[in-house]
Amino acid sequence: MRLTAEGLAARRGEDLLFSNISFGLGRGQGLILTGRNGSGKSTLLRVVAGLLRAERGKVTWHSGEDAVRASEACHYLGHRNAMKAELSVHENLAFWKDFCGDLPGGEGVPVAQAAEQVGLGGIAHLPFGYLSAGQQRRMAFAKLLVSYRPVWILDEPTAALDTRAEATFADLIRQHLGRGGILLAATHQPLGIEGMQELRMTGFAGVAEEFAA
Ligand SMILES: Nc1ncnc2c1ncn2[C@@H]1O[C@H](COP(=O)(O)OP(=O)(O)OP(=O)(O)O)[C@@H](O)[C@H]1O
Repeated sequence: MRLTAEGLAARRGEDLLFSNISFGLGRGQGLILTGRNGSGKSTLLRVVAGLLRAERGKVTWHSGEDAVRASEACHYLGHRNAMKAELSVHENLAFWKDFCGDLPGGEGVPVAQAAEQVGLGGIAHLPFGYLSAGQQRRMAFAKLLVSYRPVWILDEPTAALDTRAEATFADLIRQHLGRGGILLAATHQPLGIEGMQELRMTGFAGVAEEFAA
């Protein structure tokens, strides 16, 4: 899998948040977005994931010579966990496993195993809404494990986590990269993963477009 971003620019409201952002990521590579609140990290992740339209530039995904759609190539974990509060953890993960399926080249793990891997195997029968904020984040991470996608796009993945869970996430990300996966993540806290590239977002928020261009 190869992810390429060329000359990306994005606008929120009247403001051009960033322009001319280009990068390429191949097997086993990761890029960490850093920068102050409002600098455009989440916006860039959403543009790359195909959830927001770019003002300029393009994102392409290739598996070998074949072009692949973003929805087939990546998992996107945003600030929200994308789980139904009234369904059990197991039901939520089973839904995502069924809905996403696997992209050729890999296979998701069974739901029970994913719950174990994020350290919460014993409570998968509980409604998701009963879990603490950190437990909910762990379970949202398990969604990445139940279906295979070569690219993980993660927005503040370790928010609300204790240090043990941070270490668990770092291990799972390392395993993903070790299997040839790709990581694009925004974070304020270091993820503790070696060898990542960093893109520091400066952001033009609040500056009129003519000044930003
Ligand atoms: N729908 C919208 N309309 C107008 N402005 C928006 C909209 N959504 C976000 N913004 C603005 O875009 C800017 C960038 O937001 P974004 O969420 O990308 O920043 P961020 O770097 O991820 O911030 P944080 O570190 O706080 O998560 C902010 O100034 C925000 O107020």
